[in-house]
Amino acid sequence: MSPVRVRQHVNPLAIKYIKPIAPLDWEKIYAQPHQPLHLDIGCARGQFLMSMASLTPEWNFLGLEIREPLVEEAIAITNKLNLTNLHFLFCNVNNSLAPLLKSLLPGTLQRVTIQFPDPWFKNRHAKRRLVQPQLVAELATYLSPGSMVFLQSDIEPLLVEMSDRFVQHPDFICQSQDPLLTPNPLPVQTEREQTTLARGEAVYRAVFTRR
Ligand SMILES: C[S@@+](CC[C@H](N)C(=O)[O-])C[C@H]1O[C@@H](n2cnc3c(N)ncnc32)[C@H](O)[C@@H]1O
Repeated sequence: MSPVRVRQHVNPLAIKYIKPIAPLDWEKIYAQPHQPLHLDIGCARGQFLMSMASLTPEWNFLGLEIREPLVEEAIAITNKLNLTNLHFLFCNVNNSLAPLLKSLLPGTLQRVTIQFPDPWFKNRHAKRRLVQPQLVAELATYLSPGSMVFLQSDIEPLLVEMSDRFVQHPDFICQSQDPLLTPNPLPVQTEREQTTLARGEAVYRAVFTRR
């Protein structure tokens, strides 16, 4: 199957992305719905999650992505691979996260990754960025105590901005110091991480835990 071609970026503030997703029945989606859940926000083609789901069948994985053709493609591949601990949803995280998290089985959300999320590095596009204070507050409400949040970016000011929003929330403890020296705690690299590192460029990271 050749990869589906999609627009490079979409504007999350556009009217067509305003409608939040409807709640889902997790018992129908995952073979073991009570397993811990890892949420990957802005998952693109989902290859990171496909590898994670194969490596750790004792976790469930959910990828959220605003470019619908990528989600359709990722679901088709997941079905072919027979991965019953992995699912993808087309949504705009900035208006769908709260209803989605509310619908989860209580206590299951135990890890969140937000990796290279933003093409919006100009200041006039700051409102389009994914990690807004409201998103951090929604994650704080539904993450189980001790859960990990892992952030990565190839643009240092964007990593610092995302990280500061978690630092400013009283429910999160920062577990990392220098963004340039923080290793990736996970066993799989994302596509963007691989291409950035292959070009010899820096990756900036931060790790948080939920109190
Ligand atoms: C640069 S890609 C990185 C993909 C992947 N995480 C990686 O590291 O290879 C960022 C992804 O986040 C998605 N994204 C950006 N804003 C979003 C939003 N508000 N809701 C859902 N997905 C979003 C984009 O469509 C894009 O696929």
